[in-house]
Amino acid sequence: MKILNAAQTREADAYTIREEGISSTDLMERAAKAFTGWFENKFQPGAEVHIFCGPGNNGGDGLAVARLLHERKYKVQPYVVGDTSRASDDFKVNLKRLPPELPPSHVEQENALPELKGDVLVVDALFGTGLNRPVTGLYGQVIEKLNSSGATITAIDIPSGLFSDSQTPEEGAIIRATYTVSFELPKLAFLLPQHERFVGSWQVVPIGLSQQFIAKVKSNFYCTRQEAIQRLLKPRKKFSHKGTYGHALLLCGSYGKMGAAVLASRACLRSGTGLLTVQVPQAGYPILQTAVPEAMTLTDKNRKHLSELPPELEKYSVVGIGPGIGTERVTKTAIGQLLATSSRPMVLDADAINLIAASEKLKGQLYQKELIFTPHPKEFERLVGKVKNDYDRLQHLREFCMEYGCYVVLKGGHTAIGTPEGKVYFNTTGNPGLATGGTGDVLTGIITALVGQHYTLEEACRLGVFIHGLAADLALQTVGEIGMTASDVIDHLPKAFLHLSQPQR
Ligand SMILES: NC(=O)C1=CN([C@@H]2O[C@H](COP(=O)(O)OP(=O)(O)OC[C@H]3O[C@@H](n4cnc5c(N)ncnc54)[C@H](O)[C@@H]3O)[C@@H](O)[C@H]2O)[C@@H](O)CC1
Ligand SMILES: [K+]
Repeated sequence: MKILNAAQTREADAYTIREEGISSTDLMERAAKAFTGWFENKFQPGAEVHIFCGPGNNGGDGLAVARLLHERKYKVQPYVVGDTSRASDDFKVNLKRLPPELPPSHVEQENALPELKGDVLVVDALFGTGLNRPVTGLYGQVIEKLNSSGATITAIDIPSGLFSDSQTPEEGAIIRATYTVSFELPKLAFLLPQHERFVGSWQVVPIGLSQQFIAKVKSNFYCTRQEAIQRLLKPRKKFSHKGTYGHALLLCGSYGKMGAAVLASRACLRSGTGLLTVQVPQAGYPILQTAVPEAMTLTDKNRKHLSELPPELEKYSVVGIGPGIGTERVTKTAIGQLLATSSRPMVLDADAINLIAASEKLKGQLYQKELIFTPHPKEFERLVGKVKNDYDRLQHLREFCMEYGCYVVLKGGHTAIGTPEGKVYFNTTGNPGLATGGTGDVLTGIITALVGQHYTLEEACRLGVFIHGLAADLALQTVGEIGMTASDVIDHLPKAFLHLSQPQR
């Protein structure tokens, strides 16, 4: 699913209106109906709903929603905030359409606002994608008052005051919504962790915007949907054998962190690798052989740390390196040798990233290779330097991928996958249960297995991240978020693959 910026969203609205030969008021009515449909599923009729409308089309939506919810027996109170003498045409049309028994309250100063109780519902229709400056003055005061009321706030399209595709200036007030119901496509702002407290839980409702326009318009940002992932999944062939599905090599573990090697190995095997060889320091030999009998185990000459590469590196289809390896000098040397000698695609995680980040020499060896990095935000900052905010992080992500021609899987609530073309794919599966040690090792194992099975690097990243999150979502149903461990995620990988390979209703 493509993510459009505010200007492109306006163009999509205008294109749809032209193409379908409808009026903009008709499109607004569709949007209001879509929102109302969502609202009815969430909240019972009879509830007290206070709807705050600004001067633009977002306010117009709010007025249309007020009328529709009133028809559906909610106790509605619309408010028109500020000077609306220059309000948009569709706002004015919908103001006139309010039935006589539903007169709006005019809020021209802050003290004209009623005291709202915490148990009422608020609909925020002050500003949408037409916001062009930070919200201050009366609108800012209204936003602050709504935020401190304790009421459940549902934002129409986007929380008022939040810029949809760029950093919101600090001085601007922003609605803190419990729910945000957006039209057709998500906004970039929803996918960034810094906005969680404003956006709350977000959903998208379709309003029939032109798919032709959306397909044509250029964007660097995408949200991954299940249908797209299902199309990537390759079924197994009847006459295939273990050689068909790649021979993965994992270089993982150190003394005290052999669990990382076990987790990555088990995840790799549960993600369909044909063969798996794991190289661990000597101390890990009995652990690996016992915990993961399906894997072949090689041992390093060093007892505690990785210090050398296995012979015949080229016989492996992919190399995954990093989980639990530590940052010893000998390990750094081995990574340098790997980058210098292997022509195979590589998945680099954890301390492999930290070692590379700390060495200009290793960084210089990254060019002209097939590489996937899987950092969490702190590891990413070690690679690219301190970032100012989430937009800045995205910009660094794109620049790093374009510079080195690599993929970066930047882990988070909506994991962002950067590509060498400067595109970013946001993932849509997963839950906070994943915020526990070892789940990153699992992801490395999954992506390594997929690259070995001849998925392109981009496919392996997108499918890998999606399936990792999906396994966690399936685990959620039995173990919940708090009790979830990395092993639970591995245990649910088969179900997740099964789920993806079955046609969805
Ligand atoms: N264009 C269309 O056909 C549709 C638009 N829709 C709704 O329309 C919204 C976009 O509407 P608009 O483009 O009219 O924009 P908004 O409703 O977001 O508001 C724009 C108005 O607010 C003023 N404004 C902007 N920032 C301000 C600030 N910080 N303080 C005070 N005033 C400020 C602008 O000067 C303008 O008058 C969408 O978010 C969506 O809710 C939907 O009805 C779907 C169809
Ligand atoms: K809004």
